[in-house]
Amino acid sequence: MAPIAPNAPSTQPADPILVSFPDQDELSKHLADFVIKAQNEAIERRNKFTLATSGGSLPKILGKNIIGRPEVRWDKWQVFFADERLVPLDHEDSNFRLCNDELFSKVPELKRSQIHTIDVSQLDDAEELSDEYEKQLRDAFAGKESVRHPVFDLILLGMGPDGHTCSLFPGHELLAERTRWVAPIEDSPKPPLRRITLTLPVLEKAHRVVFVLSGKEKAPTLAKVLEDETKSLPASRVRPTPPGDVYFLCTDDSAAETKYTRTEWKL
Ligand SMILES: O=C1O[C@H](COP(=O)(O)O)[C@@H](O)[C@H](O)[C@H]1O
Repeated sequence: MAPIAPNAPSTQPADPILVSFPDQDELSKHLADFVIKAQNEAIERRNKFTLATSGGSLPKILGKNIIGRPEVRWDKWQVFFADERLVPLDHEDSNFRLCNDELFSKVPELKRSQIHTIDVSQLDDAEELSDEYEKQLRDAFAGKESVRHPVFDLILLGMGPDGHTCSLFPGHELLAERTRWVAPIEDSPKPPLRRITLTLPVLEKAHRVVFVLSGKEKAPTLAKVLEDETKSLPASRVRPTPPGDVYFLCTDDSAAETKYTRTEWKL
C-alpha cells in the first residue's frame, strides 16, 4: 500500500463554521459581503459565478443589503434553485416568486436567462421535471464533457424547525440518494407535497455552503444540528468535501442554545 504523504490534504470534511450577529440587518450586511467575496473568487477562477439559492426566509435577508452594491457583477451570475415547490412560478408558495419579489425583480442587470427556474408550466411530472433540471445543470456545469457532480461556487440554504434543508426532510428516503443531482419528492411533510430538490452529493461538492438562519425559533434545532454526532438531521448531514466549507451565519438568538464554538467574523 502506498504511504500517505505527510502533507496530504485532509479528505475529512471540515467542521462547520458558526458566526452570529446581533440582528437580522447585521446578518444581511455580512451575508452580502460574503456573497460578493465568493463571487469575486469564482470570477477569478472561471469568469462566472454559480449560485444555488433557497426560498423561505432567505431571499429577504439576501436581497436587503446586496441590491445596489457596486461590487456585484450581476452579468456573471448563473442562478439555480436548491429546491422548488411544484406550483406555478407566480404562486405565493413558489421559491422563485419569493426570490423574484425580494431580489431578481429589483436588479434589471440580472437577466431572466441567467435564472434557471423549475417551471411546472413547462412539465408537470415531478420525475420528468427533476430530470430536466438535472440536464440544465449538466449543460451549465459540463458543457459537452461529463462531470460526476456540479461544483457550485456557493449554495445558500435555510433550515426548518424540523432540521430540513432544501426539500430534504428528516427520515426521508431521499437522504440516501447518491446518484441523482436533482430529485423529486411527492410526499413532503411540509406543504406543498410536491417539490424538487438538489441532493446531498451536490451540496457536498460545492465550494461553499452557507446556512442563513434568523430568529429564536431556530435555536433548539441549530443546537441539535451542530452538536448531534449521529448526524440524524438533514442539515447536519451537509458536510462539503474538502476544500469545501459549510458556514452557519445566523442571528445571536438563533445561536443562543448551542454550545458549539462561534468563530470571529473575518472575510
Ligand atoms: O420549505 C422550505 O423551507 C426551508 C426553510 O425555510 P425558512 O422559512 O425556515 O427559512 C427553505 O430553505 C426551503 O427553500 C423551502 O422550500
